[in-house]
Amino acid sequence: MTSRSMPGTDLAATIVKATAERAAEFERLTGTKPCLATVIVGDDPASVTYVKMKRNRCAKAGITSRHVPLPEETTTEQLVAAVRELSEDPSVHGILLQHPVPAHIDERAAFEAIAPGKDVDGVTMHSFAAMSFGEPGFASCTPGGIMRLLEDYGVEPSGKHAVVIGRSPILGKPAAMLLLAKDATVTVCHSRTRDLPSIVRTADIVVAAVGKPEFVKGDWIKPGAVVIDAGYNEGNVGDVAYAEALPHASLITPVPGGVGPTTIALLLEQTVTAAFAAS
Ligand SMILES: Nc1nc2c(c(=O)[nH]1)N[C@@H](CN(C=O)c1ccc(C(=O)N[C@@H](CCC(=O)O)C(=O)O)cc1)CN2
Repeated sequence: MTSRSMPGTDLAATIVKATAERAAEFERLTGTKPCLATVIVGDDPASVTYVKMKRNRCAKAGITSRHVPLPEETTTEQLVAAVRELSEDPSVHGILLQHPVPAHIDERAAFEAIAPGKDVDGVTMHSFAAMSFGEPGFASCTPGGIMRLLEDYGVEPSGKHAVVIGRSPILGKPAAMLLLAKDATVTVCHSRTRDLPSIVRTADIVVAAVGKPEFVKGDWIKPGAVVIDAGYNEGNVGDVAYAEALPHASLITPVPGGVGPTTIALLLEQTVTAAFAAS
């Protein structure tokens, strides 16, 4: 069996290039650039870095970003009001609220203040329902990027057993729904799952979205399985012990350079789609 690394960098570059062309076309037609509002609460260093990366990529693709940094002590009510204001502002086409927000804030309430047409990060219940029913809508960016990666590498989820490890609202759950919409048989595992290694050993497709460095061990991987590492732990370490898993997998995403770049590419793509839909 041949094992192959499955980088997302080329796919991301292709998506960003096409997105930049569509952004230029939008500007030609309307006289304005597509605009993404980036909201961050507090100064968590990883979040600050991710938002900077998103804003830099926006600038390179001809998308304006309007940055809304809010202090750590922001209340749920204040955050909801700020997001609502952006939802009602016709010059803003997409809204990104960086996760996580500080623990005292009701993150769900804040996400739900994003108008469905501006939910380019795919975090609202509306977007989740669309993903679940296979209807058009904005995908959660990491799961949406994972589906594009599978397609790009010719992996057909239909009839396969996909095991998603993690059930977070912006990663594990939507990834499970998108795989289900493609007719995979999906098992969602989490912290209370018993004998996780045995379940993972039955997977044709593994999506690791646990948030624990190198949590998934090489001998959990069925020979020939496709392994998607959606982890973004400190120091650019994924959720899968890559070197151990590589010989068992047919395809495996690296960290960095796997799922991360496609996450940001999708955010840009969906922002331009939202801008056209609003015009
Ligand atoms: N509102 C959201 N919050 C968060 C999301 C999200 O999709 N929406 N995802 C994660 C983190 N994240 C984006 O926010 C993210 C993490 C990592 C990368 C990435 O490209 N990483 C690079 C390596 C980093 C580097 O080069 O310094 C890689 O994997 O190659 C993109 C996005 C949490 N919050």
